[in-house]
Amino acid sequence: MATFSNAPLDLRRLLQKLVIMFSFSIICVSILYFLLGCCEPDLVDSSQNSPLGWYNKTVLREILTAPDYVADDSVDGNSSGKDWTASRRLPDALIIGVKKGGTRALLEFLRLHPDVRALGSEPHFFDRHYMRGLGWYRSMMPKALNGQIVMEKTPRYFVSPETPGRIHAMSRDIKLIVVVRDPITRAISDYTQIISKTPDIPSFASLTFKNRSTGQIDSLWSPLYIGLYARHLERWLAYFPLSQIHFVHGERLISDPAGELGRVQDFLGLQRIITDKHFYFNKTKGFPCLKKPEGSSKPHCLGKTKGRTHPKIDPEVIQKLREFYQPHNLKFYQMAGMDFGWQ
Ligand SMILES: Nc1ncnc2c1ncn2[C@@H]1O[C@H](COP(=O)(O)OS(=O)(=O)O)[C@@H](OP(=O)(O)O)[C@H]1O
Repeated sequence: MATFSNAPLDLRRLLQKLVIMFSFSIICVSILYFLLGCCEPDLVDSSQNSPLGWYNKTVLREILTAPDYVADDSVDGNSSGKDWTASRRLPDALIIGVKKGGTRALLEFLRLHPDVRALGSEPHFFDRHYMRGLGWYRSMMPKALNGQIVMEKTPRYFVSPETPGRIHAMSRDIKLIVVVRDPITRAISDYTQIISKTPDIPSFASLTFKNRSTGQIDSLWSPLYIGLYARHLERWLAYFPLSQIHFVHGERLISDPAGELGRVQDFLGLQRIITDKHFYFNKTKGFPCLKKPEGSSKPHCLGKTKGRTHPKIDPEVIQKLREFYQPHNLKFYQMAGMDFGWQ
């Protein structure tokens, strides 16, 4: 009968149609997926809607999932419920130094402010990873709403010669913050960190002098070189007016954190929200701590690597360093327009 003899032919046609429809729908879905830019709207900014957009996303995804470069989303909590309008932007302000000045404390305190969005880790973009490009740098930033200030801190920027020009090329209006501390205690703090990692290095005294008997200081030894603030500041003033640089008094950040934070908030154009009521002095640690850090209801002090006990340094060495730093400090006070009172 005709019906039976045509059956395999009908089945084949039906199968062919199904295969064509299935292939067509796969192609349509792929085109849609490609055109809509996949599913990661916050990984790449809208300026990358180019044919290279997908490639950039793929490369970025690889970078972002590399263990040491995961974007810090831990701070997204303080804008919860609003994140759908937030985006990753280049920073409006930077804490550029100095190493061991109290930069972590400042950043953690500033994060209490609802209008501050700060990256928790140090991206080292302008000194180490500049070749990765601004797209990479932006992707590191926490998401922020319009009106919020995006920040990061990398203390090495202050002493890295190529950094001021590179930052200026990104933004000539950026606000720069430097936490400065007596260069001698800063150097001892730096040395304390070095011996915690490499306990076998020579003593502070022997590294301080090129020649102990003549008393000649080795100003190129990194812990001492970083403290030549005037020399470093000169490079920044070649690109930025002094009004764009705010100096935080490192010693006062410990004795009066609310006072220093008040001035930083003014400088950033923020409402003074971080006040005395956010801090308490922890006697055991010997430093101010937060009553309620961001995203937590428990009091919190900085970790063990902040506020270490320093080794005892021979007073004679300290005296030599005082004499060495004095002219540099005076020059720095003049340039900064502020006397920091280091003797
Ligand atoms: N509230 C609070 N708690 C703990 N520590 C505080 C605080 N405020 C300032 N400091 C001082 O910060 C010093 C470390 O500076 P940085 O955070 O800039 O160090 S780093 O460059 O990021 O390694 C650190 O240096 P050391 O005392 O030598 O450890 C502290 O003196």
